[in-house]
Amino acid sequence: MVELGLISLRALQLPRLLILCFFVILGNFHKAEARIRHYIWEAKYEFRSPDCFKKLVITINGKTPGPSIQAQEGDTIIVQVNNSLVTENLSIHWHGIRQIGTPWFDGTEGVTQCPILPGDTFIYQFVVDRPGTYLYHAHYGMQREAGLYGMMRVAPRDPEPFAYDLDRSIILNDWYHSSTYEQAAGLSSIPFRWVGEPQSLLIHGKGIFNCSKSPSLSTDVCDASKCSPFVQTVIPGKTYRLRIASLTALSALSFQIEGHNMTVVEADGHYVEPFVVKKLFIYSGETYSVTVKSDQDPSRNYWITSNVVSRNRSTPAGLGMFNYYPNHPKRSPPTVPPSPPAWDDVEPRLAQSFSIKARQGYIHKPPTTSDRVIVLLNTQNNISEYRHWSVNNVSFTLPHTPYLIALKENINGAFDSTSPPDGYDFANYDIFSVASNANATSSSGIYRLKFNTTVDIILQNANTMTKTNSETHPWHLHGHDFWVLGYGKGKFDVNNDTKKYNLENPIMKNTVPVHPFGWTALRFRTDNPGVWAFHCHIESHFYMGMGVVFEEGVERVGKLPSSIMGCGQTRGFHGP
Ligand SMILES: O=C1O[C@H]([C@@H](O)CO)C(O)=C1O
Repeated sequence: MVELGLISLRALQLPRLLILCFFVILGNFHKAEARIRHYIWEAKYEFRSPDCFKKLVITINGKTPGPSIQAQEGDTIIVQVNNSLVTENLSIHWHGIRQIGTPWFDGTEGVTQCPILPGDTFIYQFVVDRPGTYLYHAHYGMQREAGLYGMMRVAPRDPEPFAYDLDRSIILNDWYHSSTYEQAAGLSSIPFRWVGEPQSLLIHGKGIFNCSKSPSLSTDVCDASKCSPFVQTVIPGKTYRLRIASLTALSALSFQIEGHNMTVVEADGHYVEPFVVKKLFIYSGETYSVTVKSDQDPSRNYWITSNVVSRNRSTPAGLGMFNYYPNHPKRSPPTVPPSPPAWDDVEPRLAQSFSIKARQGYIHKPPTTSDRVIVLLNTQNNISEYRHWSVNNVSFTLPHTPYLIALKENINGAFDSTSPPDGYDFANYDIFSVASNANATSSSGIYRLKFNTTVDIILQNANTMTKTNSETHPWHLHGHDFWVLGYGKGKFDVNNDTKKYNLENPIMKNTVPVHPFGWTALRFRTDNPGVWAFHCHIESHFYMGMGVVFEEGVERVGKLPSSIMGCGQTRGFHGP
């Protein structure tokens, strides 16, 4: 057809301009169709100084944060990953993408695929079926912390329900100067060596570590001229959509732009009934869109800050510049950076959690009842003198043969066959005290969920092994969005707390915090055949066992690609 059209146009000898117009129209017509977006990425270690301190980081095509993926709802994303890490395995998780029909490309090493070996190439291919703000990051060991992460923006086919002039992305992170290897080895040592608080906070890959405070470091290692704060330049009078995401290793954060309100409009790819904040609390694995008007005094710049909350912070604030054009981007604001919220005040954080509701006109109603309730008690434990985190007293360990392959191909003995329990000893366990017996067991057992049913998860927080201490844990579910039915303080009460569930307009998310000494209730449908991780997004906590795995409808999963195989009992396995 196109060729015929071309011939006839030529035959008519229409001017070139007309032919060009024809192709522009044709091009626009094609834009409405789903597209295939192809990326070729090389992951490798390079020396970088994101906060002035030089260390080895993992870059993608020379960048950390890596390149942004920008697509439209319904597009197919193909990413060819070349692992040039030389001595290290790799896998990349597409955080928030449900992988409907492609559970093998979720990128979770040990769950959905074997690792990508050094020198190997792996091709991920999946559909971005929903608009919104998503992330990608390494999902092998504690590799995410080395800097392999980036953003995915998926534009909708329909107009957005809010207006803005410009769209910008900001990924927040915390940053350690020790390597992921040192950290991982410390966590699995006797005596236990905790990773400690991060050395700095990064705003979209930029932070400032004060080299003069560590005079023993040579200028080759720490050089104040090698880093600069993040700058967001804005044109006065415009409305900006800022996509703010957190991929911290440990820290819960409070984010603010001095003198500016932020209207929250999206969370984890779902439209939110708009609400205004001065400080946005954000936990690792969450994404938000806020709209901000550049309507303040345009003759100066303003501070952008991120601060640690929920831990007794020793990490200095992350500082950036909200730069009103045409002021110089490096001109410091005439003010001191705004003060952070009290680190140990849970109330404003709980209040924000309660404020998030699905936007009118975009409400997906949850089923009113569930078929199964699983309560997950979050505890810190000892197992043979090693420090762990557990749920229901079981600390999770990854098997060598990925679950998806083991289950789909009926490979026996690949993981522990006993499922972890659906609850804990409600009557006797005191969540407000250090456990009298902090011993736990470790297991690679998983939850087998009946396909096409409704499951409730109650995350129950508790005291850690330190007196009067309970931490915030952001839990992330792969392959699904869940409804957030409620949050509460203290011990979840099955008889009364369920009555307070929001069944009218709950937000759907893929990552949610359980607040200190509190509980969070979630509901989801087991409608995505596959094997899916659900875990604390704090890198060291998942490494120490704070996670579970759900299987649903694995018999409905299509033929597995051989590219995900090659490890454990899948070695040399080419399928039936
Ligand atoms: O796993 C952890 O260990 C430390 C602390 O409990 C012991 O040093 C901490 O804050 C964690 O989150």
